[in-house]
Amino acid sequence: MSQDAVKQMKQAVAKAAADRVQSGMVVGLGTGSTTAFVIEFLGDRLRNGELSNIRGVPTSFQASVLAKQYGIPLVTLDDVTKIDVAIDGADEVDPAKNLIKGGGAAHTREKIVDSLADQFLVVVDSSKLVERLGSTFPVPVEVLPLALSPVSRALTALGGKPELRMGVKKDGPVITDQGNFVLDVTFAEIADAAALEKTINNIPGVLENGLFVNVADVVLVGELVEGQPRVREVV
Ligand SMILES: O=C[C@H](O)[C@H](O)[C@H](O)COP(=O)(O)O
Repeated sequence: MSQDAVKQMKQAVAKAAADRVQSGMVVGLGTGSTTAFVIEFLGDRLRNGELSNIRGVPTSFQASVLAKQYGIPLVTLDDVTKIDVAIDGADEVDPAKNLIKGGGAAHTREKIVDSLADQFLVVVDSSKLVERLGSTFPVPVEVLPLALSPVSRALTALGGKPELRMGVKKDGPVITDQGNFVLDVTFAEIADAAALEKTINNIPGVLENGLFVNVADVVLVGELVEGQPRVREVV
């Protein structure tokens, strides 16, 4: 599929999600290329007066920068007791709306914000839909640097193949917004994603992993039908 086709799907689903936000809402702002469009469309709606008084809770440095660029006032988790809706992307979505996230190394903060929201709305293009989690994307695991070796061994003992994520345009490993490393862990098969999510998080030195089981409420999918962008909801 061409880059332009994927962009059209991402923009269509991002617009549909941004259109669901109402004035006065506290909105969790996800990370990635799809949510970048969501933030842009929210900014458009604020600017043209369709929307007012929203506040954003960013899930990453990227989300903060974009929100400031598009005029969305930001708050922290210390400032609000309620997030009305969180809008975030995903790297894989299974038929039960379970996810793998963290392709942008933001899954730790994303899981905090997305889990707190009254509604967690996922925005993906159709290439992200899979029958089984782990079939196209490894499980990202954020790890404290000092625990890299023992955590790698523990993940290998679980049947995974951990690989330290390396930077692009940077020598050395990717460093998360929290100052940690990311291991991308490939599993031959993930039979029980809920159990694996908990087991990985139980390894000392692991901050969070990218399996999001039973967190998503709504999944919107952007797709191209006969060349035209369309959005549907996973039911
Ligand atoms: O860490 C990054 C996030 O989990 C993203 O939401 C995920 O990687 C999807 O990003 P994109 O919309 O760019 O495919």
